[in-house]
Amino acid sequence: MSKKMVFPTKKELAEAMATYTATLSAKFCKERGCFTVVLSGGDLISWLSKLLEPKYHESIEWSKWHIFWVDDRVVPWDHKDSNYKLAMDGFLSKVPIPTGNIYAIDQSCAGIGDAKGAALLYEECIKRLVNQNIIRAYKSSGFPQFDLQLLGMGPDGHMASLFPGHYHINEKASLVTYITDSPKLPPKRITFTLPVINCASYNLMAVCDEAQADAVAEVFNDNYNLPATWLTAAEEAICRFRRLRNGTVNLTCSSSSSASRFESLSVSSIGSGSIRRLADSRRKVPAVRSMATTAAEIGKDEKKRVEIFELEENLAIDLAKFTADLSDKFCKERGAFTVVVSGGSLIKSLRKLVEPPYVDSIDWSRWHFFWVDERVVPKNHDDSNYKLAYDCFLSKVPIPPGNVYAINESLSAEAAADDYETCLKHLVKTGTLRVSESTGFPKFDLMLLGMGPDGHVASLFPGHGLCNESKKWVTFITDSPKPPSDRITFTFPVINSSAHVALVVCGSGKAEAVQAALKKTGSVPAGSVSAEDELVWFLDKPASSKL
Ligand SMILES: O=C(O)[C@H](O)[C@@H](O)[C@H](O)[C@H](O)COP(=O)(O)O
Repeated sequence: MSKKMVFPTKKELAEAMATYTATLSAKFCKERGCFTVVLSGGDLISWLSKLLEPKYHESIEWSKWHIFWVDDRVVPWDHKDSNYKLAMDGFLSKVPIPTGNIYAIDQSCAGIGDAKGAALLYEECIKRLVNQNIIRAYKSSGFPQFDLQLLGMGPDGHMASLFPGHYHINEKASLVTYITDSPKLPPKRITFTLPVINCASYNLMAVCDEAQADAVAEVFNDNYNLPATWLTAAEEAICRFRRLRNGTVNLTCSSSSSASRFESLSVSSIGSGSIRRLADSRRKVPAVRSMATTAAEIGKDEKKRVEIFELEENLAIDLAKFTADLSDKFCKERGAFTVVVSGGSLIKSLRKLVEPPYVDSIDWSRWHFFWVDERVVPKNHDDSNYKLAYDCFLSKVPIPPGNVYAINESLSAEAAADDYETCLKHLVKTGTLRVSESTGFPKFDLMLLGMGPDGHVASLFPGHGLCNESKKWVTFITDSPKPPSDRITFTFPVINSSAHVALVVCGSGKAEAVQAALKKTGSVPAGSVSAEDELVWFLDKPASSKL
Protein backbone atom coordinates (compact mmCIF):
# COMPACT_ATOMS: atom_id res chain seq x y z
CA MET A 1 0.00 0.00 0.00
CA SER A 2 1.38 3.33 -0.92
CA LYS A 3 -0.32 6.65 -0.45
CA LYS A 4 0.53 10.23 -0.96
CA MET A 5 -1.81 13.14 -1.12
CA VAL A 6 -0.95 16.56 -2.38
CA PHE A 7 -3.17 19.55 -1.79
CA PRO A 8 -3.08 22.92 -3.49
CA THR A 9 -3.66 24.89 -0.29
CA LYS A 10 -3.34 24.55 3.45
CA LYS A 11 -7.08 24.91 3.77
CA GLU A 12 -7.78 21.87 1.63
CA LEU A 13 -5.14 19.87 3.45
CA ALA A 14 -6.72 20.71 6.81
CA GLU A 15 -10.14 19.76 5.51
CA ALA A 16 -8.89 16.39 4.26
CA MET A 17 -7.17 15.68 7.56
CA ALA A 18 -10.30 16.50 9.50
CA THR A 19 -12.43 14.22 7.32
CA TYR A 20 -9.89 11.42 7.62
CA THR A 21 -9.70 11.77 11.40
CA ALA A 22 -13.49 11.92 11.78
CA THR A 23 -13.95 8.83 9.58
CA LEU A 24 -11.44 6.83 11.60
CA SER A 25 -13.00 8.06 14.82
CA ALA A 26 -16.39 6.74 13.71
CA LYS A 27 -14.87 3.43 12.63
CA PHE A 28 -12.94 2.77 15.84
CA CYS A 29 -15.62 4.05 18.23
CA LYS A 30 -18.04 1.65 16.57
CA GLU A 31 -15.68 -1.30 16.34
CA ARG A 32 -14.01 -1.09 19.73
CA GLY A 33 -15.77 1.54 21.76
CA CYS A 34 -12.78 3.85 21.91
CA PHE A 35 -10.34 5.72 19.70
CA THR A 36 -6.69 6.17 20.62
CA VAL A 37 -5.12 9.22 19.03
CA VAL A 38 -1.48 10.22 19.22
CA LEU A 39 -0.53 13.84 18.70
CA SER A 40 2.78 15.51 17.98
CA GLY A 41 3.61 19.16 18.49
CA GLY A 42 4.17 21.80 15.85
CA ASP A 43 1.73 22.87 13.18
CA LEU A 44 -0.43 19.82 13.60
CA ILE A 45 -2.54 21.39 16.29
CA SER A 46 -3.61 24.20 14.03
CA TRP A 47 -4.88 21.62 11.50
CA LEU A 48 -6.85 19.88 14.17
CA SER A 49 -8.82 23.00 14.97
CA LYS A 50 -10.76 22.22 11.80
CA LEU A 51 -12.44 19.50 13.87
CA LEU A 52 -14.00 22.23 15.97
CA GLU A 53 -16.31 23.14 13.10
CA PRO A 54 -19.88 21.98 13.77
CA LYS A 55 -20.05 19.36 11.01
CA TYR A 56 -17.23 17.43 12.69
CA HIS A 57 -17.59 18.59 16.25
CA GLU A 58 -21.18 17.47 16.58
CA SER A 59 -20.78 14.05 15.06
CA ILE A 60 -17.59 12.91 16.79
CA GLU A 61 -17.96 10.78 19.93
CA TRP A 62 -15.42 12.74 21.94
CA SER A 63 -16.05 10.80 25.13
CA LYS A 64 -14.45 7.76 23.50
CA TRP A 65 -11.24 9.52 22.51
CA HIS A 66 -7.96 8.83 24.32
CA ILE A 67 -5.15 11.29 23.68
CA PHE A 68 -1.39 10.62 23.75
CA TRP A 69 1.75 12.40 22.58
CA VAL A 70 4.30 10.84 20.26
CA ASP A 71 6.83 13.16 21.89
CA ASP A 72 6.91 15.96 24.37
CA ARG A 73 9.42 18.37 25.73
CA VAL A 74 10.48 17.84 29.35
CA VAL A 75 9.26 21.20 30.57
CA PRO A 76 6.42 22.18 32.94
CA TRP A 77 2.92 21.80 31.51
CA ASP A 78 2.42 25.56 31.36
CA HIS A 79 5.72 26.21 29.60
CA LYS A 80 5.50 27.76 26.15
CA ASP A 81 7.53 24.83 24.70
CA SER A 82 5.19 22.16 26.03
CA ASN A 83 3.41 20.07 23.38
CA TYR A 84 0.79 19.32 26.01
CA LYS A 85 0.10 23.05 26.47
CA LEU A 86 0.00 23.59 22.72
CA ALA A 87 -2.63 20.88 22.26
CA MET A 88 -4.60 21.95 25.33
CA ASP A 89 -4.77 25.60 24.32
CA GLY A 90 -5.45 25.04 20.64
CA PHE A 91 -7.68 22.01 20.65
CA LEU A 92 -8.24 19.83 23.69
CA SER A 93 -9.76 22.54 25.90
CA LYS A 94 -12.40 23.04 23.22
CA VAL A 95 -13.69 19.49 22.89
CA PRO A 96 -15.40 17.32 25.53
CA ILE A 97 -12.73 14.62 25.81
CA PRO A 98 -12.79 13.40 29.45
CA THR A 99 -9.77 14.74 31.33
CA GLY A 100 -8.99 11.21 32.47
CA ASN A 101 -8.51 10.21 28.82
CA ILE A 102 -5.73 12.70 28.23
CA TYR A 103 -2.36 11.11 28.94
CA ALA A 104 0.23 13.86 29.34
CA ILE A 105 3.89 13.59 30.28
CA ASP A 106 4.24 13.21 34.07
CA GLN A 107 3.94 16.67 35.53
CA SER A 108 6.40 16.32 38.39
CA CYS A 109 9.17 14.77 36.25
CA ALA A 110 8.57 17.38 33.57
CA GLY A 111 8.65 20.11 36.21
CA ILE A 112 12.14 19.17 37.41
CA GLY A 113 13.52 18.25 33.98
CA ASP A 114 13.79 14.51 34.72
CA ALA A 115 13.68 13.15 31.15
CA LYS A 116 14.51 9.57 32.09
CA GLY A 117 11.84 9.44 34.78
CA ALA A 118 9.28 10.99 32.46
CA ALA A 119 10.00 8.41 29.73
CA LEU A 120 9.75 5.52 32.20
CA LEU A 121 6.45 6.75 33.60
CA TYR A 122 4.99 7.32 30.16
CA GLU A 123 5.98 3.80 29.15
CA GLU A 124 4.39 2.40 32.30
CA CYS A 125 1.20 4.32 31.59
CA ILE A 126 1.05 2.88 28.05
CA LYS A 127 1.65 -0.66 29.26
CA ARG A 128 -1.12 -0.26 31.80
CA LEU A 129 -3.53 0.90 29.12
CA VAL A 130 -2.56 -2.04 26.91
CA ASN A 131 -3.44 -4.35 29.82
CA GLN A 132 -6.75 -2.57 30.17
CA ASN A 133 -7.38 -3.00 26.44
CA ILE A 134 -7.72 0.70 25.88
CA ILE A 135 -4.70 0.58 23.64
CA ARG A 136 -4.61 -2.50 21.46
CA ALA A 137 -1.58 -4.78 21.42
CA TYR A 138 -0.03 -5.52 18.04
CA LYS A 139 -0.39 -9.23 17.26
CA SER A 140 2.06 -11.45 19.09
CA SER A 141 4.57 -8.73 19.90
CA GLY A 142 2.43 -6.96 22.43
CA PHE A 143 3.61 -3.60 21.10
CA PRO A 144 1.03 -0.87 21.61
CA GLN A 145 -1.00 -0.31 18.48
CA PHE A 146 -2.51 3.15 18.50
CA ASP A 147 -5.46 3.74 16.19
CA LEU A 148 -4.32 7.00 14.65
CA GLN A 149 -1.08 8.88 14.93
CA LEU A 150 -0.84 12.43 13.63
CA LEU A 151 2.72 13.40 12.87
CA GLY A 152 4.69 16.27 11.54
CA MET A 153 8.19 16.35 10.09
CA GLY A 154 10.98 18.85 10.73
CA PRO A 155 13.04 20.51 7.99
CA ASP A 156 15.86 18.08 8.89
CA GLY A 157 13.57 15.05 8.38
CA HIS A 158 13.04 14.32 12.06
CA MET A 159 9.74 12.96 13.26
CA ALA A 160 8.64 12.69 16.88
CA SER A 161 11.94 13.37 18.68
CA LEU A 162 13.88 10.97 16.47
CA PHE A 163 16.55 13.12 14.87
CA PRO A 164 18.89 12.37 11.95
CA GLY A 165 22.21 10.91 13.01
CA HIS A 166 21.01 10.18 16.53
CA TYR A 167 21.25 6.60 17.76
CA HIS A 168 17.69 6.68 19.10
CA ILE A 169 16.39 5.60 15.71
CA ASN A 170 17.62 2.08 16.56
CA GLU A 171 16.10 1.95 20.02
CA LYS A 172 13.95 -1.13 20.35
CA ALA A 173 14.28 -2.15 23.94
CA SER A 174 11.79 0.41 25.17
CA LEU A 175 8.49 1.88 24.04
CA VAL A 176 9.32 5.39 25.13
CA THR A 177 12.81 6.78 25.28
CA TYR A 178 14.35 10.13 26.11
CA ILE A 179 16.91 12.53 24.77
CA THR A 180 18.81 15.24 26.59
CA ASP A 181 20.77 16.65 23.65
CA SER A 182 18.04 17.34 21.12
CA PRO A 183 19.37 19.35 18.19
CA LYS A 184 16.07 21.20 18.22
CA LEU A 185 15.48 23.05 21.47
CA PRO A 186 14.53 22.40 24.17
CA PRO A 187 17.18 19.70 24.63
CA LYS A 188 15.25 17.34 26.93
CA ARG A 189 12.45 15.35 25.39
CA ILE A 190 10.67 12.04 25.58
CA THR A 191 9.65 10.21 22.42
CA PHE A 192 8.02 7.02 21.21
CA THR A 193 10.53 4.67 19.67
CA LEU A 194 10.34 3.74 15.99
CA PRO A 195 8.77 0.29 16.56
CA VAL A 196 5.92 1.92 18.48
CA ILE A 197 5.44 4.63 15.88
CA ASN A 198 5.33 2.09 13.07
CA CYS A 199 2.89 -0.20 14.87
CA ALA A 200 0.12 2.39 14.77
CA SER A 201 -2.79 1.35 12.58
CA TYR A 202 -2.89 4.65 10.74
CA ASN A 203 -0.04 7.09 10.49
CA LEU A 204 -0.76 10.45 9.00
CA MET A 205 2.09 12.84 8.38
CA ALA A 206 1.24 16.38 7.39
CA VAL A 207 3.78 18.69 5.82
CA CYS A 208 3.02 22.19 4.77
CA ASP A 209 5.94 24.57 4.85
CA GLU A 210 8.42 25.50 2.19
CA ALA A 211 11.15 24.85 4.76
CA GLN A 212 10.34 21.14 4.62
CA ALA A 213 10.49 20.84 0.81
CA ASP A 214 14.04 19.50 0.66
CA ALA A 215 13.44 16.99 3.43
CA VAL A 216 10.27 15.74 1.74
CA ALA A 217 12.24 15.23 -1.46
CA GLU A 218 14.96 13.34 0.44
CA VAL A 219 12.43 11.14 2.22
CA PHE A 220 10.83 10.10 -1.02
CA ASN A 221 14.19 9.53 -2.60
CA ASP A 222 14.78 6.92 0.09
CA ASN A 223 17.37 8.83 2.05
CA TYR A 224 17.51 6.61 5.11
CA ASN A 225 19.47 9.13 7.09
CA LEU A 226 16.20 10.94 7.62
CA PRO A 227 14.06 9.33 10.34
CA ALA A 228 10.87 10.19 8.46
CA THR A 229 11.98 7.83 5.66
CA TRP A 230 11.39 4.92 8.04
CA LEU A 231 7.74 5.69 8.66
CA THR A 232 5.32 2.83 7.98
CA ALA A 233 2.12 1.70 9.66
CA ALA A 234 0.19 -1.46 10.42
CA GLU A 235 -2.63 -0.45 8.07
CA GLU A 236 -1.83 2.73 6.24
CA ALA A 237 0.71 5.52 6.26
CA ILE A 238 -0.19 8.62 4.35
CA CYS A 239 1.86 11.67 3.74
CA ARG A 240 -0.30 14.68 3.02
CA PHE A 241 1.40 17.78 1.91
CA ARG A 242 0.70 21.08 0.38
CA ARG A 243 2.23 21.45 -3.05
CA LEU A 244 5.56 22.96 -2.16
CA ARG A 245 8.13 24.48 -4.47
CA ASN A 246 7.10 23.64 -8.02
CA GLY A 247 7.96 20.11 -9.01
CA THR A 248 10.14 19.43 -5.98
CA VAL A 249 7.68 17.28 -4.21
CA ASN A 250 5.74 15.46 -6.84
CA LEU A 251 6.44 12.32 -4.94
CA THR A 252 5.09 9.11 -3.60
CA CYS A 253 4.83 7.98 -0.03
CA SER A 254 5.51 4.32 0.56
CA SER A 255 4.13 2.44 3.46
CA SER A 256 3.79 -1.11 4.52
CA SER A 257 0.67 -3.15 4.86
CA SER A 258 2.15 -4.79 7.89
CA ALA A 259 4.33 -3.79 10.78
CA SER A 260 6.01 -7.16 10.68
CA ARG A 261 9.45 -5.61 11.06
CA PHE A 262 8.58 -5.04 14.64
CA GLU A 263 6.46 -8.06 15.38
CA SER A 264 8.44 -8.73 18.46
CA LEU A 265 10.34 -6.47 20.74
CA SER A 266 13.69 -6.81 19.13
CA VAL A 267 12.90 -8.96 16.16
CA SER A 268 12.04 -8.30 12.58
CA SER A 269 10.98 -10.62 9.81
CA ILE A 270 13.07 -11.17 6.76
CA GLY A 271 12.31 -9.26 3.63
CA SER A 272 9.46 -7.22 5.01
CA GLY A 273 7.71 -5.31 2.30
CA SER A 274 8.15 -2.16 4.30
CA ILE A 275 11.80 -1.87 3.47
CA ARG A 276 12.48 -0.22 0.20
CA ARG A 277 15.17 -2.10 -1.53
CA LEU A 278 18.30 -0.69 -2.98
CA ALA A 279 18.59 -3.61 -5.36
CA ASP A 280 17.33 -1.70 -8.37
CA SER A 281 19.98 0.91 -8.10
CA ARG A 282 22.73 -1.61 -7.59
CA ARG A 283 25.99 -0.92 -9.25
CA LYS A 284 28.27 -3.64 -10.36
CA VAL A 285 31.13 -4.11 -7.95
CA PRO A 286 34.49 -4.17 -9.63
CA ALA A 287 36.73 -7.00 -8.51
CA VAL A 288 39.19 -5.95 -5.84
CA ARG A 289 42.45 -7.74 -6.21
CA SER A 290 43.54 -9.47 -3.07
CA MET A 291 46.74 -7.93 -1.82
CA ALA A 292 47.39 -10.67 0.65
CA THR A 293 49.92 -13.36 0.88
CA THR A 294 48.55 -16.57 2.30
CA ALA A 295 50.37 -18.31 5.08
CA ALA A 296 49.51 -21.79 3.86
CA GLU A 297 51.15 -24.04 6.35
CA ILE A 298 49.91 -22.56 9.59
CA GLY A 299 47.73 -24.98 11.43
CA LYS A 300 47.21 -27.13 8.30
CA ASP A 301 43.48 -26.72 8.74
CA GLU A 302 41.56 -26.69 5.50
CA LYS A 303 38.87 -24.50 7.01
CA LYS A 304 41.42 -21.97 8.19
CA ARG A 305 43.21 -19.36 6.07
CA VAL A 306 45.66 -16.72 7.15
CA GLU A 307 45.92 -13.63 4.97
CA ILE A 308 48.79 -11.23 5.57
CA PHE A 309 48.70 -7.70 4.19
CA GLU A 310 51.55 -5.33 3.65
CA LEU A 311 49.36 -2.43 4.81
CA GLU A 312 46.25 -2.13 6.93
CA GLU A 313 44.70 -0.17 4.02
CA ASN A 314 44.99 -3.28 1.83
CA LEU A 315 43.53 -5.41 4.59
CA ALA A 316 40.52 -3.08 4.79
CA ILE A 317 39.97 -3.32 1.02
CA ASP A 318 40.09 -7.10 1.07
CA LEU A 319 37.92 -7.39 4.17
CA ALA A 320 35.23 -5.29 2.47
CA LYS A 321 35.24 -7.52 -0.60
CA PHE A 322 35.17 -10.65 1.56
CA THR A 323 32.16 -9.32 3.48
CA ALA A 324 30.34 -8.04 0.38
CA ASP A 325 30.78 -11.40 -1.40
CA LEU A 326 29.32 -13.25 1.57
CA SER A 327 26.49 -10.74 1.78
CA ASP A 328 25.64 -11.39 -1.90
CA LYS A 329 25.80 -15.14 -1.40
CA PHE A 330 23.58 -15.26 1.69
CA CYS A 331 21.11 -12.64 0.50
CA LYS A 332 20.61 -14.70 -2.66
CA GLU A 333 20.53 -18.06 -0.93
CA ARG A 334 18.40 -17.25 2.09
CA GLY A 335 17.15 -13.69 1.78
CA ALA A 336 19.00 -12.57 4.87
CA PHE A 337 22.55 -12.02 6.08
CA THR A 338 23.32 -12.30 9.80
CA VAL A 339 26.46 -10.39 10.71
CA VAL A 340 28.12 -10.12 14.09
CA VAL A 341 30.77 -7.57 15.01
CA SER A 342 33.04 -6.99 17.96
CA GLY A 343 34.07 -3.62 19.27
CA GLY A 344 37.58 -2.22 19.09
CA SER A 345 39.68 -1.47 16.04
CA LEU A 346 37.72 -3.92 13.87
CA ILE A 347 35.07 -1.30 13.22
CA LYS A 348 37.61 1.02 11.62
CA SER A 349 38.80 -1.82 9.41
CA LEU A 350 35.25 -2.12 8.05
CA ARG A 351 35.37 1.44 6.69
CA LYS A 352 35.55 0.44 3.01
CA LEU A 353 32.11 -1.12 3.21
CA VAL A 354 30.51 2.26 3.75
CA GLU A 355 32.20 3.72 0.69
CA PRO A 356 31.48 3.15 -3.01
CA PRO A 357 31.12 0.66 -4.59
CA TYR A 358 29.90 -1.42 -1.65
CA VAL A 359 27.75 1.18 0.02
CA ASP A 360 25.59 1.18 -3.13
CA SER A 361 25.86 -2.46 -4.14
CA ILE A 362 25.14 -4.29 -0.89
CA ASP A 363 21.52 -5.16 -0.18
CA TRP A 364 21.57 -3.61 3.28
CA SER A 365 17.87 -4.19 3.80
CA ARG A 366 18.61 -7.87 4.31
CA TRP A 367 21.34 -7.43 6.88
CA HIS A 368 20.74 -8.39 10.49
CA PHE A 369 23.35 -6.85 12.76
CA PHE A 370 24.55 -8.20 16.13
CA TRP A 371 27.36 -7.74 18.63
CA VAL A 372 29.60 -10.58 19.79
CA ASP A 373 30.11 -8.63 22.98
CA GLU A 374 28.92 -5.39 24.47
CA ARG A 375 29.74 -3.26 27.43
CA VAL A 376 26.79 -2.59 29.74
CA VAL A 377 26.86 1.18 29.44
CA PRO A 378 24.38 3.66 27.92
CA LYS A 379 24.23 3.66 24.13
CA ASN A 380 25.68 7.16 23.94
CA HIS A 381 28.62 6.30 26.24
CA ASP A 382 32.09 6.39 24.73
CA ASP A 383 32.68 2.78 25.84
CA SER A 384 29.60 1.48 24.04
CA ASN A 385 30.32 -0.90 21.16
CA TYR A 386 26.92 0.07 19.81
CA LYS A 387 27.95 3.73 19.69
CA LEU A 388 31.21 2.85 17.98
CA ALA A 389 29.44 0.79 15.32
CA TYR A 390 26.70 3.38 14.97
CA ASP A 391 29.04 6.33 14.52
CA CYS A 392 31.39 4.63 12.07
CA PHE A 393 29.13 2.19 10.25
CA LEU A 394 25.42 1.90 10.99
CA SER A 395 24.69 5.61 10.55
CA LYS A 396 26.13 5.38 7.03
CA VAL A 397 24.17 2.45 5.61
CA PRO A 398 20.41 1.77 5.38
CA ILE A 399 20.19 -1.34 7.54
CA PRO A 400 16.60 -1.26 8.82
CA PRO A 401 16.64 -0.18 12.48
CA GLY A 402 14.51 -3.23 13.29
CA ASN A 403 17.38 -5.42 12.10
CA VAL A 404 19.95 -3.94 14.46
CA TYR A 405 20.02 -5.97 17.66
CA ALA A 406 21.52 -3.90 20.44
CA ILE A 407 21.52 -5.03 24.05
CA ASN A 408 19.13 -3.63 26.62
CA GLU A 409 21.69 -1.75 28.67
CA SER A 410 19.16 -0.64 31.25
CA LEU A 411 19.39 -4.15 32.71
CA SER A 412 22.15 -5.69 34.80
CA ALA A 413 24.87 -7.53 32.86
CA GLU A 414 23.30 -10.85 33.79
CA ALA A 415 19.78 -9.84 32.74
CA ALA A 416 21.05 -8.16 29.57
CA ALA A 417 22.80 -11.41 28.57
CA ASP A 418 19.61 -13.40 29.18
CA ASP A 419 17.61 -10.85 27.24
CA TYR A 420 20.01 -11.03 24.29
CA GLU A 421 19.87 -14.82 24.33
CA THR A 422 16.06 -14.66 24.29
CA CYS A 423 16.22 -12.33 21.33
CA LEU A 424 18.48 -14.80 19.46
CA LYS A 425 16.12 -17.67 20.28
CA HIS A 426 13.22 -15.73 18.87
CA LEU A 427 15.17 -15.05 15.69
CA VAL A 428 15.88 -18.75 15.37
CA LYS A 429 12.13 -19.40 15.64
CA THR A 430 11.33 -16.90 12.91
CA GLY A 431 14.05 -18.35 10.67
CA THR A 432 16.11 -15.17 10.54
CA LEU A 433 18.92 -16.93 12.36
CA ARG A 434 19.99 -20.43 11.39
CA VAL A 435 20.97 -23.19 13.77
CA SER A 436 24.02 -25.38 13.33
CA GLU A 437 22.98 -28.94 12.57
CA SER A 438 26.03 -30.30 14.32
CA THR A 439 26.02 -28.23 17.51
CA GLY A 440 22.46 -26.94 17.94
CA PHE A 441 23.86 -23.45 18.58
CA PRO A 442 22.91 -20.48 16.41
CA LYS A 443 24.82 -20.35 13.16
CA PHE A 444 25.56 -16.76 12.16
CA ASP A 445 26.50 -16.20 8.54
CA LEU A 446 29.52 -14.04 9.33
CA MET A 447 31.29 -13.10 12.52
CA LEU A 448 33.80 -10.25 12.33
CA LEU A 449 36.08 -10.31 15.36
CA GLY A 450 39.00 -8.38 16.74
CA MET A 451 41.58 -9.73 19.18
CA GLY A 452 43.17 -8.00 22.15
CA PRO A 453 46.93 -7.96 22.80
CA ASP A 454 46.34 -10.63 25.46
CA GLY A 455 44.66 -12.86 22.87
CA HIS A 456 41.09 -12.29 24.08
CA VAL A 457 38.22 -12.41 21.64
CA ALA A 458 34.73 -11.11 22.34
CA SER A 459 34.81 -10.70 26.13
CA LEU A 460 36.41 -14.10 26.64
CA PHE A 461 39.65 -13.33 28.45
CA PRO A 462 42.68 -15.60 29.05
CA GLY A 463 42.25 -17.82 32.08
CA HIS A 464 38.66 -16.74 32.72
CA GLY A 465 36.07 -19.42 33.46
CA LEU A 466 33.75 -18.00 30.79
CA CYS A 467 35.99 -19.50 28.12
CA ASN A 468 34.65 -22.92 29.18
CA GLU A 469 30.96 -22.07 29.05
CA SER A 470 29.39 -24.85 27.04
CA LYS A 471 25.63 -24.42 27.44
CA LYS A 472 24.72 -20.75 27.30
CA TRP A 473 24.57 -18.78 24.06
CA VAL A 474 25.19 -15.44 25.70
CA THR A 475 26.82 -14.92 29.05
CA PHE A 476 28.04 -12.02 31.17
CA ILE A 477 31.10 -10.81 33.01
CA THR A 478 31.35 -8.28 35.82
CA ASP A 479 35.10 -8.46 36.36
CA SER A 480 36.44 -7.85 32.86
CA PRO A 481 40.20 -7.22 32.96
CA LYS A 482 39.67 -4.73 30.13
CA PRO A 483 37.41 -1.92 31.34
CA PRO A 484 34.55 -1.40 31.57
CA SER A 485 33.98 -4.31 33.92
CA ASP A 486 30.38 -5.24 33.06
CA ARG A 487 29.83 -6.86 29.70
CA ILE A 488 27.87 -9.48 27.88
CA THR A 489 29.50 -11.86 25.44
CA PHE A 490 28.74 -14.70 23.06
CA THR A 491 30.20 -17.99 24.21
CA PHE A 492 32.67 -20.12 22.30
CA PRO A 493 30.07 -22.65 21.11
CA VAL A 494 28.18 -19.79 19.42
CA ILE A 495 31.28 -18.18 17.93
CA ASN A 496 32.52 -21.51 16.62
CA SER A 497 29.16 -22.51 15.12
CA SER A 498 29.33 -19.56 12.72
CA ALA A 499 29.48 -20.29 9.03
CA HIS A 500 32.28 -17.79 8.45
CA VAL A 501 34.55 -16.05 10.93
CA ALA A 502 37.03 -13.28 10.15
CA LEU A 503 39.59 -12.52 12.84
CA VAL A 504 41.01 -9.12 12.08
CA VAL A 505 44.26 -8.25 13.86
CA CYS A 506 46.65 -5.38 13.27
CA GLY A 507 49.71 -3.97 14.96
CA SER A 508 52.94 -5.33 16.42
CA GLY A 509 51.48 -5.24 19.94
CA LYS A 510 49.44 -8.28 19.00
CA ALA A 511 52.18 -10.28 17.28
CA GLU A 512 52.83 -12.51 20.27
CA ALA A 513 49.18 -13.34 20.81
CA VAL A 514 48.87 -14.11 17.08
CA GLN A 515 51.84 -16.41 17.37
CA ALA A 516 50.37 -18.11 20.43
CA ALA A 517 47.04 -18.62 18.68
CA LEU A 518 48.34 -19.80 15.32
CA LYS A 519 51.59 -21.55 16.19
CA LYS A 520 50.28 -22.80 19.51
CA THR A 521 53.23 -21.35 21.38
CA GLY A 522 50.85 -20.42 24.16
CA SER A 523 47.26 -20.69 25.16
CA VAL A 524 45.09 -17.72 24.28
CA PRO A 525 41.32 -17.59 23.68
CA ALA A 526 41.81 -16.58 20.03
CA GLY A 527 43.50 -19.94 19.48
CA SER A 528 40.19 -21.67 20.22
CA VAL A 529 38.24 -19.83 17.53
CA SER A 530 36.98 -21.93 14.64
CA ALA A 531 34.13 -21.81 12.13
CA GLU A 532 31.88 -24.38 10.52
CA ASP A 533 32.72 -23.34 6.97
CA GLU A 534 35.66 -20.99 7.01
CA LEU A 535 37.89 -19.08 9.44
CA VAL A 536 40.04 -16.35 7.91
CA TRP A 537 42.69 -14.48 9.86
CA PHE A 538 43.24 -11.01 8.39
CA LEU A 539 46.64 -9.82 9.62
CA ASP A 540 48.76 -6.83 8.78
CA LYS A 541 52.53 -7.27 8.48
CA PRO A 542 53.37 -6.16 12.05
CA ALA A 543 50.77 -8.47 13.60
CA SER A 544 52.19 -11.40 11.64
CA SER A 545 55.82 -10.63 12.46
CA LYS A 546 56.25 -13.58 14.84
CA LEU A 547 54.79 -16.24 12.54
O1 LIG B 1 34.26 -4.88 23.59
C1 LIG B 1 35.38 -5.21 23.36
O2 LIG B 1 36.30 -5.02 24.13
C2 LIG B 1 35.67 -5.80 22.02
O3 LIG B 1 34.62 -6.33 21.37
C3 LIG B 1 36.84 -6.73 22.07
O4 LIG B 1 36.55 -8.06 22.02
C4 LIG B 1 37.76 -6.31 20.97
O5 LIG B 1 37.43 -6.90 19.77
C5 LIG B 1 39.15 -6.63 21.34
O6 LIG B 1 39.42 -6.13 22.62
C6 LIG B 1 40.14 -6.01 20.37
O7 LIG B 1 40.07 -4.62 20.46
P1 LIG B 1 41.15 -3.77 19.68
O8 LIG B 1 41.05 -4.20 18.26
O9 LIG B 1 40.70 -2.33 19.86
O10 LIG B 1 42.46 -4.08 20.29
